[in-house]
Amino acid sequence: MAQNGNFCLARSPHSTLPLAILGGTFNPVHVGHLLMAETALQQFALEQILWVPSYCPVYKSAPDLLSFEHRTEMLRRAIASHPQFILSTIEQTQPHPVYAVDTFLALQSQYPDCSWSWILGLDAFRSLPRWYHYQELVPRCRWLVAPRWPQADQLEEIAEPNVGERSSQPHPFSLSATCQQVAKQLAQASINLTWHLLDMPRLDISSSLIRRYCRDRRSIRYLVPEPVRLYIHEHQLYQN
Ligand SMILES: Nc1ncnc2c1ncn2[C@@H]1O[C@H](COP(=O)(O)OP(=O)(O)OP(=O)(O)O)[C@@H](O)[C@H]1O
Ligand SMILES: O=C(O)c1ccc[n+]([C@@H]2O[C@H](COP(=O)([O-])O)[C@@H](O)[C@H]2O)c1
Repeated sequence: MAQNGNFCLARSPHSTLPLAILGGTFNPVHVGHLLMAETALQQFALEQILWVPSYCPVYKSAPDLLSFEHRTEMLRRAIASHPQFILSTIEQTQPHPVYAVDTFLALQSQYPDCSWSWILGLDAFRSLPRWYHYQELVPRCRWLVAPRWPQADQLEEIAEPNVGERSSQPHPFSLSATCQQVAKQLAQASINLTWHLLDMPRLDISSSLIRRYCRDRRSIRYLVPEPVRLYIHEHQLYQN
């Protein structure tokens, strides 16, 4: 296990190209996603980030899941101005159901001679020991974890009295202790996990929140990139 908060880790001239995957449902993409990608890019001197929208997420049920086309189009517009952000629609062409390990192996053959990181939020990281064939995936990537407040129903599970980074809250918890628990769980299965915390503020923003604001006819300006807000408005998305 490794952890540090260094910025721009030096790259030797002989090292492989450092790429990262940021997978998600992106229903819709929001500024939390963009901040985690930008932080990872800078903190770990990544060459590019591949944004990989899930075609049909089997592990996530959202009654208001938009079509792949809508979610991908919003993502395309959100990252268009960033030269190091690349959209990959690879999951559209893979046999179903698509799991992260399949996506990773497909991308690895598409981009040979690269070193790989996977960017994800703390909630997704905590579920890593339950991912399909995680034994094959975990050791092949470096895991870059964006801090995120746990959902109310998860607080009891991970609360650590006396460790509080948010001590005024009823269930304080430590980000790094939570990550270490995941590493420990995987170590028990003899799986080596390399993880780092992203050095960014926690943004209490989620796609569910954006969808709720749209349903409630509240403004989503500054919560999503402007082209995404305009696209949602133009197509009257998430209204019901
Ligand atoms: N505000 C955030 N802070 C840190 N990580 C985030 C944040 N929002 C999303 N992520 C992470 O980005 C990845 C893709 O997330 P996803 O597209 O499912 O968005 P979401 O906001 O979690 O969606 P939903 O609210 O519908 O569950 C996941 O690893 C998730 O943990
Ligand atoms: O492969 C799995 O079993 C698996 C289970 C849960 C999540 N994932 C991956 O986690 C990423 C974020 O997923 P989500 O549900 O937060 O949108 C996405 O790239 C998924 O492929 C993968």
